[in-house]
Amino acid sequence: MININKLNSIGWQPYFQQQLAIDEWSQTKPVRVIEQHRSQLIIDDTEQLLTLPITNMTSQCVVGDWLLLDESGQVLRLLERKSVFSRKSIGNKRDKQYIAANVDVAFILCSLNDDFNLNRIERYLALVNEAECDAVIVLTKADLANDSLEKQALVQALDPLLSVEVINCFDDNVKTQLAPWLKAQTTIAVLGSSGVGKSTLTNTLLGHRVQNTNGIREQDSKGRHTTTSRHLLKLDCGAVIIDTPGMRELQLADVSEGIEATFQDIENLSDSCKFTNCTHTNEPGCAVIHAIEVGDLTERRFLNYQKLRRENQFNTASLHERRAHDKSLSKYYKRTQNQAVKIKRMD
Ligand SMILES: Nc1nc2c(ncn2[C@@H]2O[C@H](COP(=O)(O)OP(=O)(O)OP(=O)(O)O)[C@@H](O)[C@H]2O)c(=O)[nH]1
Ligand SMILES: [Zn+2]
Repeated sequence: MININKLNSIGWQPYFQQQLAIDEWSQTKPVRVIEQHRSQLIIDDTEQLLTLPITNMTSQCVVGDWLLLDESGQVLRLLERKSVFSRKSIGNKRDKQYIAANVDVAFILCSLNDDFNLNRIERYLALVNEAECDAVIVLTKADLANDSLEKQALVQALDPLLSVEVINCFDDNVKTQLAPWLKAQTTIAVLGSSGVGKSTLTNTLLGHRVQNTNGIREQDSKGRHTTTSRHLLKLDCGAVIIDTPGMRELQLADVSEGIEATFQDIENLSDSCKFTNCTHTNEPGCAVIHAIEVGDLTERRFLNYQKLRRENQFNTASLHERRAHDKSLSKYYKRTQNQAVKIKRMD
């Protein structure tokens, strides 16, 4: 029988529970993917951590996913996701790469030193808004900066409703500061470029406990973690946290709604332009150009909006092209297979 309290401790929610039929409640076991490696998944069944080989059924799984297992431990299905983060695969691959699933709150980390970058924050926001998760901008390394408040104000100016926190990742006070989001059954993802303090923050939230993945490391065939792994860790407050590895490159794809939500101010201004197809370059009566001229909108934000839109359009088109190509290829295979069967029958 499923122990609901134990399931809750790894982020179970009514959204997943309602996907189970009554008899499944007694005959199956929901498990959560807590790490992914090249050939296997590490899952938490609330009692212990287990490994599952990656098969066709689980090839699209990502950390945070819920799987339903039968009594013999076979995968029955992947439960419908509440949210998922994905990006375009690195390099020339026309593919989507999942980052994490079933996230409720995303901490978007950006450091207050030389790496401070509003464009990058907007890029991450597009991803998080597309998944319809709550976003918290967490500005790290406050102890190394003497202009934290100015930078916090710059981020807040992106959106007056945005939550923006300034922290030192080593400081124990972060637990109190971030407490409003660290609720039981909540899954938090920690996102941000390499070196911004994701692991340091995670460790502070964990209370400097050694991350409880050592047992698994020994089972890893190479005896070490691959850099592609992502971890899901339980906090004392009942929230679970996903520490993603630093992303050198976050190419957006399939996030048009996320971009619209992130740049709602520009979208609204566009509605007031004199021409409905205004390109906001030199048209008379352009509300966007006017807003930049009077200082209501920064040119930086407008240029980044255009850049992210172009990038998203390009990558989304190439994903669709690939999907269409795969579809027509599979149709071709099916057709030739059917013909082969027919020819066989005629023999
Ligand atoms: N002074 C100071 N140093 C910090 C803070 N947060 C992180 N660091 C340091 O910054 C470096 C990078 O921190 P990590 O926590 O490893 O960064 P990360 O985001 O996990 O990096 P990746 O694992 O590459 O994705 C380490 O040397 C940390 O000690 C902070 O708030 N203040
Ligand atoms: Zn315009």
